[in-house]
Amino acid sequence: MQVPAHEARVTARDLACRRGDRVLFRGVSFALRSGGALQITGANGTGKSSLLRIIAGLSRPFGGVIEREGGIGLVDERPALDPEWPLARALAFWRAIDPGPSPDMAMLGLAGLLDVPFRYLSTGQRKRAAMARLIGQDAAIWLLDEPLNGLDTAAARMVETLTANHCARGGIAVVASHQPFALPGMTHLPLADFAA
Ligand SMILES: Nc1ncnc2c1ncn2[C@@H]1O[C@H](COP(=O)(O)OP(=O)(O)OP(=O)(O)O)[C@@H](O)[C@H]1O
Repeated sequence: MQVPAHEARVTARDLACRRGDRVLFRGVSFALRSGGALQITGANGTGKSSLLRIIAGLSRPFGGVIEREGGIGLVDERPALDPEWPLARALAFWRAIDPGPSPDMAMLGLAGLLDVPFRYLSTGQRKRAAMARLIGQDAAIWLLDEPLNGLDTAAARMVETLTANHCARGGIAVVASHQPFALPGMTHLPLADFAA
């Protein structure tokens, strides 16, 4: 990881978010240190993805402050993998740039799909591929937007285990999902409680 895992942190103070002409939430604060995990929960449209984008530094908060130490790895519905390229080539593009370890393609259930164009992959297979890219990034801070969507039961357990292992190594995980996500010691932020 670019920042030693033990130095990773995410601190949010009094965050507010506006989308268009609507303020979605106000007063969101939390602090995550190395090994910490947080699940952002809430119904559709409460602003879970918007909060992840603020944490990632992709959107500016309407109010409050977000501070980060450590690289960001964001997995959302837009995996930055070329849809026209076979999976192996699409991942190799990032392998040439990313500093982390080669992902275990067999464990991810991707070993038999390396010659398949990314656009032909199923929803769950795309999610697995996004996890492969995330592992290669070696980012201290994982931001996972609905990471279990489209995954079968075994793959969902695998993603939970990968995330638990990341935190056990000193990384941080923030999961935005309305589905249960099993991770020991995870804290929860019910975003509806902060609706503006
Ligand atoms: N660029 C934008 N301009 C205006 N409104 C937006 C924009 N992006 C998102 N919104 C609105 O902000 C609200 C929150 O969206 P967001 O995707 O953060 O919610 P969410 O809690 O992640 O929802 P879901 O569970 O459906 O993924 C929604 O009502 C959405 O329509």
